[in-house]
Amino acid sequence: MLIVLAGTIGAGKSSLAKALGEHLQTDVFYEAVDNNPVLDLYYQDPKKYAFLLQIYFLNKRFESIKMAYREDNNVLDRSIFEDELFLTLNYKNGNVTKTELDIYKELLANMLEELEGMPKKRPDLLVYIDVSFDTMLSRISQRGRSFEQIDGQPALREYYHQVHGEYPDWFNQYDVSPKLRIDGDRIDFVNNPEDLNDVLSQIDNELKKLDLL
Ligand SMILES: Nc1ncnc2c1ncn2[C@@H]1O[C@H](COP(=O)(O)OP(=O)(O)OP(=O)(O)O)[C@@H](O)[C@H]1O
Ligand SMILES: Nc1nc(=O)c2ncn([C@H]3C[C@H](O)[C@@H](CO)O3)c2[nH]1
Repeated sequence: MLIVLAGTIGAGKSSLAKALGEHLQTDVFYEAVDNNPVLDLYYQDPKKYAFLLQIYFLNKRFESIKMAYREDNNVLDRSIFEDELFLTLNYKNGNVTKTELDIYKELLANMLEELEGMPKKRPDLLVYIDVSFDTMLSRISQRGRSFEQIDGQPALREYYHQVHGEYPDWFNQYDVSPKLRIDGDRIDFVNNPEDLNDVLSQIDNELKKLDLL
């Protein structure tokens, strides 16, 4: 089966993807963050680097998807279906032009069309980790990537607020595959083994309902 994780920045996607991969004995495809040559530049100067970052992520995401969709069992850390959310926000904030927006959308549509020709066409399940804005901020701070920290940067805090605010509607309208919402505020699947078992059971139950386990 192919499971994709979704959720705002710092929601816990990578952490849950790792645990889920171990639980289901599958490979995990992580988001391209560690060797990303554009991400820190984007946080320093979103106007200059927004379009390049969107293209970078889209390309890396598509690369992972192509590999993951060829295998039977995989977990993907963040879905390609969230990329447009970031793009649209960048457009609203004046960081990408209308021409860039249109070119990107066309490219994304082309790529999604390619997926229709692959052995597996879409995820079997999307797992959305829902967290409050306060939790999002505290997780970003706890993880400590320097360029993501908001100290003395009200504009970055506002950007996070916007990203967080877009997710509920995004999740409601998502209809590409079955979907499951996890309460990432209440459930500490990182530090509490009982909570982790609780999340894994919720996902197992969903997979059983879908005849995938
Ligand atoms: N449910 C949870 N309970 C407690 N801590 C958590 C939980 N989920 C994640 N964390 C912690 O929050 C931080 C961010 O988690 P993680 O990197 O998994 O988020 P992410 O959704 O992959 O973020 P990004 O979108 O930036 O890639 C990490 O320090 C992680 O240990
Ligand atoms: N602008 C922008 N567009 C994307 O498509 C996108 N995907 C991820 N990210 C940022 C969020 C985290 O800082 C970090 C890890 O998720 O990368 C993105 N940022």
